[in-house]
Amino acid sequence: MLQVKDLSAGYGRMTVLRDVSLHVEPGQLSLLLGPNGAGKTTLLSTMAGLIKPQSGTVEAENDVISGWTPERVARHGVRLVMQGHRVFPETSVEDNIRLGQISVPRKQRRPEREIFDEAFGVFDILGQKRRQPARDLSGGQQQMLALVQAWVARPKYMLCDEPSMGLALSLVPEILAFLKRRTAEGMGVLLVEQSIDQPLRFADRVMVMRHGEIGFDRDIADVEGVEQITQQMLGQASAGSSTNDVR
Ligand SMILES: Nc1ncnc2c1ncn2[C@@H]1O[C@H](COP(=O)(O)OP(=O)(O)OP(=O)(O)O)[C@@H](O)[C@H]1O
Repeated sequence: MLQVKDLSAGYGRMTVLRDVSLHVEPGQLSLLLGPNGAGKTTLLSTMAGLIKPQSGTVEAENDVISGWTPERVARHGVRLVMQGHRVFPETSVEDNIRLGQISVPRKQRRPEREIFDEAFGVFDILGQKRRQPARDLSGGQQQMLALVQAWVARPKYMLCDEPSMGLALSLVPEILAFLKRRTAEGMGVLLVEQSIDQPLRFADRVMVMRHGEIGFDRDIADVEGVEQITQQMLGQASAGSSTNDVR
């Protein structure tokens, strides 16, 4: 299990996250929602080792990983997919996928053919453009590439920061379904999103962050509906607010 315990973190003297605790279970898609500036990206960055916590810990499979370098965190099986599909634009699609295994010790790397077959089997369009530089891909295709790049390293956990941002609405289910399939294989996914409707359909657990704090954390079975989450996002929470069916 990936666990965040009483985590406070920020930038310099500024504290953004205040005593955040949450967990991500293997085989589950945990959805973290929250308005702009709530601290979602700061949380993922801290979990991935890019920001040192002011206090509290992040643990993966009972190892305290907070304080580790981002490379060590990645080697330990926790991979961050940053906002804005951060692929290498001048590098070919194939080479971007190859680079996904860079954090994997040489002896444990899988054959290239296997990772290409896997990647192109999932996102056919990447196979069609395998020799083109990543900058030639559309935003949605670059997002697919960024996800595949992280996935080929076979992480235990993926932290995904708004993968649907800026994508055509029609592409969003494809991206979400990709993540959901990974959870069926046993991976734990922490998915940050700002929109509610589509991601909620894929979630096993839902958390809402506001002002650096998690104010709502429930199993999907205990979520009443979109309206309830919307109110949490807006800070207008009241018990028993909606009967919308999520599924
Ligand atoms: N590099 C930085 N230096 C200083 N302050 C920052 C930095 N990055 C973010 N912040 C501040 O930290 C707070 C939380 O930002 P963060 O990006 O974590 O929120 P978010 O929930 O991910 O929002 P968004 O969805 O807009 O990315 C905001 O007040 C933001 O201005």
